[in-house]
Amino acid sequence: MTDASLLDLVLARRSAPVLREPGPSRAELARILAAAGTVPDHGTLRPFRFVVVEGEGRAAFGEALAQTASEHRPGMPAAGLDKLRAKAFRSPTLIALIASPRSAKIERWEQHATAACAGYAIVLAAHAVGVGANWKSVPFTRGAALSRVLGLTADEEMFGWIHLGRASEADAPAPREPLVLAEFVTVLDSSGERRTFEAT
Ligand SMILES: Cc1cc2nc3c(=O)[nH]c(=O)nc-3n(C[C@H](O)[C@H](O)[C@H](O)COP(=O)(O)O)c2cc1C
Repeated sequence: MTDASLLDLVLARRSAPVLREPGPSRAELARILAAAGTVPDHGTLRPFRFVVVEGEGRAAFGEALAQTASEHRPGMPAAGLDKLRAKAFRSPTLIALIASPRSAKIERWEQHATAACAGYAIVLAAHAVGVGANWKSVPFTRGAALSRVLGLTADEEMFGWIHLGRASEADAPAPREPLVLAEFVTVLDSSGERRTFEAT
């Protein structure tokens, strides 16, 4: 692969709003997950792990989302809980991303950043092998039921999950607006002032 085609893939990636059967094959899944092993990682701690959820496993995951939501917001209406259960069925396969800090010597935020990079690596690798992906989350990262199904330790948190499945061209969102660099990038000059970034 050339640099140009890699960058083209990165620049063209969009999340798939609709993901249908079939889910990725075992070989595709293995290739996609392997991408997580290449992310920037201070100390090479690999401070993440994944739980693949598919088939009827999705019911257990959806139920854990609903129970954990109830734990965080007691009295949540039944319709809201059903909506959470249904989230698990929005694709044939999903990968729960677990941030799993491994060392007290490396800052926790760095290990969390690596886990987040692993999520992006998975999303990007899926795109590269022609599998649609979409990273979703809930406003909590831990709880009793979630810990039970994902085996979370006291130190671990779920950083959402990545839906995987077949995306169709017809549902594809328009390309994202390119980043206006002048709005996001400045350059520190020798006098300690920050100046606008000029591309040319
Ligand atoms: C950690 C994380 C959690 C996310 N959770 C949600 C979510 O719960 N719901 C949602 O609509 N988008 C969520 N997103 C954003 C989508 O994955 C996606 O990036 C967004 O819809 C923009 O689409 P694009 O990736 O094609 O630009 C999340 C992204 C990240 C990184």
